[in-house]
Amino acid sequence: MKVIGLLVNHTKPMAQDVARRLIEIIEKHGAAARIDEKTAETIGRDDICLPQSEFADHVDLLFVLGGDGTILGFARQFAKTGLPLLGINIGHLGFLSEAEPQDLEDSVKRVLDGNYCLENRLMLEAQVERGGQVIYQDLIALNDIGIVKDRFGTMVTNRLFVDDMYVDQYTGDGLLVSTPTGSTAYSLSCGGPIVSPHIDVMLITPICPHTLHSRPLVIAADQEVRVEVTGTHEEMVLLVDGQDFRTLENHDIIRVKQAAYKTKLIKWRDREFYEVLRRKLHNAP
Ligand SMILES: NC(=O)c1ccc[n+]([C@@H]2O[C@H](COP(=O)([O-])OP(=O)(O)OC[C@H]3O[C@@H](n4cnc5c(N)ncnc54)[C@H](O)[C@@H]3O)[C@@H](O)[C@H]2O)c1
Ligand SMILES: Nc1ncnc2c1ncn2[C@@H]1O[C@H](COP(=O)(O)OP(=O)(O)OP(=O)(O)O)[C@@H](O)[C@H]1O
Repeated sequence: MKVIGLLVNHTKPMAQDVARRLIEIIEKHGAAARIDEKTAETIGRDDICLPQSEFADHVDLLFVLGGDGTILGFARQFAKTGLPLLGINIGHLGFLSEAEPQDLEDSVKRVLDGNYCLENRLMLEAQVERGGQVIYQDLIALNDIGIVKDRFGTMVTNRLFVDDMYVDQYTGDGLLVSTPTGSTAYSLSCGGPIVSPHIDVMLITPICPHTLHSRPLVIAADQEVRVEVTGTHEEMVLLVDGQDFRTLENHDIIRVKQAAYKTKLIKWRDREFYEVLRRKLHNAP
């Protein structure tokens, strides 16, 4: 029997109702659901309650109830488990989600029939060195690692090396190292190219560079990015998917490479990325 773990963003007013309906449908089709303590208490289903830390050993796949931010958070939390993940959009844009709350019956049937494709999305792994010591490591991102100034109206200078070869120095709001998934997020706003999620590359995009010549770079996924950071105001941070952060100091060294694991996103049809682009980022049918 297939077991589906439900990952719920509790800040979404619709989340509990969608979870309740999903569980009914999953059980009607002869499969089982597992939910965290808070959801179990709210909807009165203690019998299927399981701590999220035990999902990896007891569920076959994950349904994520939220928007893009929720998917990013749970993708990082469950990165090492290799569990496939289906986004059910109860957020705003839902670029990374495949299902909508009005399609729950169809979505459950497809998943239980195995009628879907898996997209393996590259993730990044970053570490920070200070004075020759590694001070932060295992920082995993699905979208992007940002090395940015932390105060409106100041600048940061990033010296960029790829595989120990000096590339350039970027002064401005910062530098993003993005995955193909992240190419449609912050990097897009900074003039970066849209990268198909079906190729494994890393993207380096300057954020508001104060030069005439700085351009985004696409490098191979097996290369290592090294950034040396300085800021006259010394207020700089490393951002992980825009959600998690670490404070940086002058001369910190940030290394970014592809992570050892990937996020497996459930998609109904293979290679439908361009349709999602048109629909979600261009408002086109
Ligand atoms: N100026 C900008 O465009 C800007 C600034 C900061 C952060 N971001 C992005 O926001 C991401 C975090 O997302 P969040 O939802 O937690 O924050 P958030 O709620 O502030 O949302 C940012 C927006 O980006 C969208 N988004 C997130 N990931 C996406 C992706 N891979 N493709 C297309 N759209 C995407 C979200 O749906 C939302 O509309 C960061 O990884 C960063 O890339 C963008
Ligand atoms: N697992 C989680 N549990 C609780 N809150 C979360 C979780 N993941 C994200 N959040 C918070 O929920 C809020 C909104 O989440 P999310 O980004 O998924 O929705 P959205 O902004 O409505 O959708 P979208 O990003 O698709 O436009 C954010 O403040 C985010 O930090």
